[in-house]
Amino acid sequence: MRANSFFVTGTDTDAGKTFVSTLLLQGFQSLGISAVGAKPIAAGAEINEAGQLVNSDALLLQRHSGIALPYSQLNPLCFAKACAPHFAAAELQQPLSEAVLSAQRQQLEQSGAEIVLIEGAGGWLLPISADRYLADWVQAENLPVLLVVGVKLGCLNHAVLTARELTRSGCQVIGWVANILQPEMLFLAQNLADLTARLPWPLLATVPFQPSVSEQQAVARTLAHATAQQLMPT
Ligand SMILES: Nc1ncnc2c1ncn2[C@@H]1O[C@H](COP(=O)(O)OP(=O)(O)OP(=O)(O)O)[C@@H](O)[C@H]1O
Ligand SMILES: C[C@H](N)[C@H](N)CCCCCC(=O)O
Ligand SMILES: [Mg+2]
Repeated sequence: MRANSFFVTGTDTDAGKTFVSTLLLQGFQSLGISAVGAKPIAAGAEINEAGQLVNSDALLLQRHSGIALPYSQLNPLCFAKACAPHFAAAELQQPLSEAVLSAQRQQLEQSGAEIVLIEGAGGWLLPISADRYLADWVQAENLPVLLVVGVKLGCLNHAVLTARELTRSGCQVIGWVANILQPEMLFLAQNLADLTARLPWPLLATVPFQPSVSEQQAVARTLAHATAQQLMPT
């Protein structure tokens, strides 16, 4: 069996891609769907007890995956410095190779999982070289995309810019998630309505700020159900 993969992008770094991805993985598990989460390119990492460079996003995705896989399969390109990853890669003369990304995807799709969640880094137009973006690889791979909007002041501009570029890419967009980062934001309900009117894809779920356990469980199931329906239509 070959898994269905999809790519999680966000309106910016810290939009909540990992937060939403771990909810999605929990939701898949509660629906009885085996899923793995991967972070192909990670910048910002520490040496663990085994002497291995590890990134906290990749570790969270590993912990919430339904299939246990070695760290290097989930995060082949890992850099210590918390920066735009192509700078860290250039400093070490280790290119962010699209061939490595494609090989990782293939391997994960043959891991026995039904769904492979691939988290990006930063926003949609993350540079991976002088003239390529991670978005170009996603487009070349024909990966469906899920957009996480970090709902805070400034998100309208970030979301619409991202949407325009996603549309231009021709990528299939599964939908978007409203991830509330500033619950005290003025006109929060109006911002959500405005995003809903401007984004041409379905709102799959709204993730509250610091959701309670029961809120997490509910949103995880809703999100996972909607995503699985798009990826594995019956
Ligand atoms: N709904 C939320 N409620 C409370 N905290 C949140 C929420 N969403 C995200 N956060 C927190 O905000 C921070 C940034 O979120 P997260 O790490 O998921 O962003 P990201 O988009 O994955 O960033 P990166 O580009 O580094 O991968 C984290 O500390 C996370 O726990
Ligand atoms: C280090 C950080 N947490 C992310 N993983 C990488 C963010 C890269 C942003 C690049 C940019 O768009 O300027
Ligand atoms: Mg992340």
